[in-house]
Amino acid sequence: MTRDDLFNINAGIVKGLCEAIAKHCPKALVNMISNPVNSTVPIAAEIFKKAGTYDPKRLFGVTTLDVVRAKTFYAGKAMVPVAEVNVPVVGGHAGITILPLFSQATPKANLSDEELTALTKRTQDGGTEVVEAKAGKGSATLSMAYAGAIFADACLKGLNGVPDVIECSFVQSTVTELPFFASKVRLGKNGVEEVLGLGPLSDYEKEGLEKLKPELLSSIEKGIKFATQ
Ligand SMILES: NC(=O)c1ccc[n+]([C@@H]2O[C@H](COP(=O)([O-])OP(=O)(O)OC[C@H]3O[C@@H](n4cnc5c(N)ncnc54)[C@H](O)[C@@H]3O)[C@@H](O)[C@H]2O)c1
Ligand SMILES: O=C(O)C[C@H](O)C(=O)O
Repeated sequence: MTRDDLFNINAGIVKGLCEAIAKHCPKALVNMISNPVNSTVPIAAEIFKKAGTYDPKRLFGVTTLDVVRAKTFYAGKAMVPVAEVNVPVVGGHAGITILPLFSQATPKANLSDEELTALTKRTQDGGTEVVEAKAGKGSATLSMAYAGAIFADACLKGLNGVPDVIECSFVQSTVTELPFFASKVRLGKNGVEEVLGLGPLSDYEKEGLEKLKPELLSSIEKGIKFATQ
């Protein structure tokens, strides 16, 4: 089962939950974990628009697990402590739409193109690897809980006025021509304070970016169509 196979079940669940959020806690910061995130975030946006409560600063697709995976795999290859590693992951949360920017990874490591390609693929396939290993018994749970806690904590820090809280998230965006896109986001008292740009990309990452756009757009449009029909 892929994240897109989950659409038929989860689209309706997300719709119902978002209608309830709009009614009972319209000012909540919504951290959307349910898959396919590339579609469920646009669904949520449309449901909130219908209810007159949409605030793009308060709706987040949780892509932190992609960052956790990219950091972990990079640390292993670069032989550096994972706690010191930073890797932005942009795009979306499924297959090739997950684009780790290892050219911006810190600390710097001298990895070959082959190693970087393998790390990218491992990050993109990390969720599928777990889903297949669990053979119908669910998806990543502990690592998702960890990633969800990191992101929720970052949102709370932002709300509490802690400065310079930055995490990657799938949000309404003008970073590319796509209406939603994951990139680094500065979090603050209103949720999203600033959607940060991509920074300099390697040729391999530029190629990955162009490849992911049609797939990501089609998932976004699928979500919008479901919520507006
Ligand atoms: N964003 C990410 O990085 C990420 C990572 C892991 C899992 N996920 C997604 O998180 C979701 C949950 O995954 P899981 O492996 O924990 O699944 P799971 O099947 O173990 O758990 C789903 C839970 O949702 C409950 N549920 C079903 N219908 C509901 C409804 N209408 N209202 C409220 N609750 C309902 C079920 O009873 C069950 O407890 C999936 O969509 C999965 O793809 C996302
Ligand atoms: O891959 C999945 O379907 C589950 C989740 O999105 C994950 O990244 O582990």
